[in-house]
Amino acid sequence: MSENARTPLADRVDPVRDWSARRTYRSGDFRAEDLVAAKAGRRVSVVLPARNEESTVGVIVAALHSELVERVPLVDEVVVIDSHSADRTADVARAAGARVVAQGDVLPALGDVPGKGEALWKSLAATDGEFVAFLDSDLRDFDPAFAVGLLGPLLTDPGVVFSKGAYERPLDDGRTVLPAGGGRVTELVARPLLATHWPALAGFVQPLAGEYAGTRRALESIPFAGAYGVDIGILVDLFESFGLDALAQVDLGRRTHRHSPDSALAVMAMHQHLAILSRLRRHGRAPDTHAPGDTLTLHRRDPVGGGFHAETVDVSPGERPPMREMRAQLRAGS
Ligand SMILES: O=c1ccn([C@@H]2O[C@H](COP(=O)(O)OP(=O)(O)O)[C@@H](O)[C@H]2O)c(=O)[nH]1
Ligand SMILES: O=C(O)[C@@H](COP(=O)(O)O)O[C@H]1O[C@H](CO)[C@@H](O)[C@H](O)[C@H]1O
Repeated sequence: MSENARTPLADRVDPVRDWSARRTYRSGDFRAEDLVAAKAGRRVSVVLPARNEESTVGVIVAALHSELVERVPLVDEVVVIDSHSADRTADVARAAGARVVAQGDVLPALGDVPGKGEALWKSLAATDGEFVAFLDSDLRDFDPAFAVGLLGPLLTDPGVVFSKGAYERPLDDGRTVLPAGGGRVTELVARPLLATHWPALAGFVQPLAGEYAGTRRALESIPFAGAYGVDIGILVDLFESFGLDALAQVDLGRRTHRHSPDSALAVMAMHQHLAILSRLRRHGRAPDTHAPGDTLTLHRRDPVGGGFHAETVDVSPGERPPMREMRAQLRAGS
């Protein structure tokens, strides 16, 4: 029996608690002006993956551009990855000051896979910052302090390679905004999955937060899971590669965004399972004996026939290799 196991719970060394105390920051701990000095001439890219976000992307880009490009030159480029939008996302983002890149136009020889993971992976090829911050484009109450806070630990502590947003998550049910309840896939799927397989990451308040930042060197050294598995995949892979103390989280306060319907969350939940299974296998912790399911069948009452209507959707998010390896292959002409 380990020494820890013989020790009363309250007196045990708790690496998660210790990490949380040491590596949880607040966005108010950092000022953009101070970070410009800390940046010391290194470049910072802010990336917004956007699929059909015309109603919110412009406000976010305009706030970033006016506050962190023009007023205080902390951010060197604001890039919106237009992820096959069918609305005016690209025009709105461009008018607000972003450089807009169509996801399919990046590394076209490698094809294009729908999904957020592809948008983020290709953004590494479309940007040049030594530090890269990712922000969702559907945020309702965006504050440039989100970006300042996320960049803070990276620019002030060379031991940190990644920082993740932490916040309260209200749930807007279309009639009222409930003070909590957002993060449904986080609470019902991602947090239990991490508790089961990567308990060292239990200190992350929002393991699926779409707001995070990293060093390019770290981000280009890991694969990117496809679709909505990308966020949990990055967290697990950076932990496995760099260790817990190289990861940080930043309290950004409160975050509200557009909510997807439960049917979309079921697919998102399956992306979490597939990303985790892929990593368990890569680390020899799960048998590679069978191909995981790649479809999800959803059922709803058939109002006409009285029975149930089944709809089966494809859920094969795929995965992209580390961008560093891809660059090497492209240079070698292979
Ligand atoms: O194929 C996709 C799906 C999503 N997104 C973007 O990724 C972010 C998070 O996606 P979403 O809001 O759908 O997820 P949620 O926050 O509801 O879980 C948003 O900026 C989306 O526009 C994207 O770029 N491509
Ligand atoms: O955290 C979650 O459960 C989901 C859904 O949030 P809501 O239940 O709609 O508030 O949202 C996150 O997860 C996605 C998948 O990782 C990320 O891509 C989103 O950025 C993040 O908002």
